[in-house]
Amino acid sequence: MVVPYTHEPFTDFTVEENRRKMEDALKKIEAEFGKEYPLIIGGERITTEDKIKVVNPANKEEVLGFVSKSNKELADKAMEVADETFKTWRKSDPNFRADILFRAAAIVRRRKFEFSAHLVKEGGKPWKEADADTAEAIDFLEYYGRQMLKIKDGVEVNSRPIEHNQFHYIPLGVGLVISPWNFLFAIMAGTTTAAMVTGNTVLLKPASATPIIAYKLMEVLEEAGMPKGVVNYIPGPGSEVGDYLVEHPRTRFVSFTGSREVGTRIFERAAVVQEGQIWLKRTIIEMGGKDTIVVDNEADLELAAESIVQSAFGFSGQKCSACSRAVIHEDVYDQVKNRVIELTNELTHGDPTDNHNFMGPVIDQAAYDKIMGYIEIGKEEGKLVAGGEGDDSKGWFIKPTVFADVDPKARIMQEEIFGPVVALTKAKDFDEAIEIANNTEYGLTGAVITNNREHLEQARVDFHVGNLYFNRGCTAAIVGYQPFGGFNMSGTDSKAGGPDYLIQHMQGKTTSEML
Ligand SMILES: NC(=O)c1ccc[n+]([C@@H]2O[C@H](COP(=O)([O-])OP(=O)(O)OC[C@H]3O[C@@H](n4cnc5c(N)ncnc54)[C@H](O)[C@@H]3O)[C@@H](O)[C@H]2O)c1
Ligand SMILES: N[C@@H](CCC=O)C(=O)O
Repeated sequence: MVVPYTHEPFTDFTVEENRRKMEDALKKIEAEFGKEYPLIIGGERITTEDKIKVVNPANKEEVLGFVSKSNKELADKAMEVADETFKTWRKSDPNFRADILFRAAAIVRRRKFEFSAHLVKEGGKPWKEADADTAEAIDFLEYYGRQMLKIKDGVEVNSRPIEHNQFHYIPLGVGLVISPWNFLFAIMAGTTTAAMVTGNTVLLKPASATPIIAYKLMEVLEEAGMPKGVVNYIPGPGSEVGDYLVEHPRTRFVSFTGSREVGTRIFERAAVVQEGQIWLKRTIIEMGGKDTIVVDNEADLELAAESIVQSAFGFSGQKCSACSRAVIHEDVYDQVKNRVIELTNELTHGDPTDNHNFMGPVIDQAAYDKIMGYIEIGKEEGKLVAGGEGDDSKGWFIKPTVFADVDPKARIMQEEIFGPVVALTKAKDFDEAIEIANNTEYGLTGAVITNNREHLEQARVDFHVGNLYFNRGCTAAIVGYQPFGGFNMSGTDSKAGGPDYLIQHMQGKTTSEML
């Protein structure tokens, strides 16, 4: 029997021993910089001429590695291997599959500082955020292993004296897993292992900015006993490899996490039945957000300001859950606004290798340019009251930025910026605040700060987001505690880290035997 699931505790870096271990780990991983990483197809390491150069976003000169790039031919080879491996893997014992996840979790836990140090460098994550990403990766492994054990024997259905009925979940086939760079470890590991523990084989295409951590997960899964060909590592350009495999007739399902633009493209392309295709592809698609914190007039205003600032600027606002808009009751607007500005100006900002920095860089030049573009738009649409400057000379750094007095329909109030920018707006009462909170095409996370019980109950019903939080910020869902996923253009609401997640990678089979 496995012990009950509890989430992985976060590391307290005020403890001298932990701080030293992290510093040692950061030094240790420097020895790996510049290494080459091959593809892994059927366990075989394949090196290609064409490579992805992976750099530290806080220091563009620091090259972390060169990762082989797959192409259509290699994607085809990976598909053949995954298709063939599925014939045996689908019949493997679910206990065996879950054990691989438990062992993988133990391996990562033992090397936790090393993984977190890597995330500081590859993802530009401050220590606290890197530690949370590693902890969440461990959580996904532990949680999905246990969920598989729960569903392996199916669900009881009724039988009659003359018949014995059974209902089981069976795997789907080859799954294409496409992951984003922001939770480079947790989301990549969670989506990959959910697909494989349910008996599917996987083609893993990580984000091009952060493919090394995915190679490291492959090594961990291999060490944990995963047979060859179950997960195949094929980094490469989304536009080439991604499109090709989404449309491939042997792809049975696509598990995607990323932007609305790419997510909707995948949804459309996967829906087209290709020649030779004998199923309708399943899609699990989690996309962006335009997440709002609502502040009522009967509220703890310090909590409100802290929640806005932490949720807006943690990991430089590069979370789909990040607070990018705050709707504040007019009675307390000025007070909250002023405190948000003060707290924002106190934030430390710089290379995340230094644990004194609360905020690090944004991921790459394209992100930097896009966010700086939105800051220019914001200057037209609202009042710039904090930040607004960027520096891309060494790494891609943007100051935490606050715009006040923004119209709820303004672009910076509607479009996902995915950077350290938050817009504040005023509402005349709570009804109007909820109306504004719901007025985007997204529906991922939201929070309400109020001491008014009726307003909390009103928000519970009317605030239309997949993850709603009361009297706290709107980020940092924990696997198994706050299943995560959004409504509307935030995705298919698959609820990662929740009790229904694995079943989406399976199909129900009924057997009925006459007695
Ligand atoms: N809802 C969630 O759970 C969640 C979690 C994390 C991130 N996100 C969202 O992800 C976005 C940021 O991540 P990103 O910049 O990596 O997103 P992105 O859409 O640019 O890329 C995501 C993945 O898709 C691949 N890709 C790109 N074009 C493709 C194509 N044509 N076909 C197939 N794959 C393709 C990329 O290479 C990458 O691996 C934000 O919008 C954020 O809100 C959502
Ligand atoms: N699950 C994370 C967000 C993932 C998307 O970026 C959170 O709850 O903050």
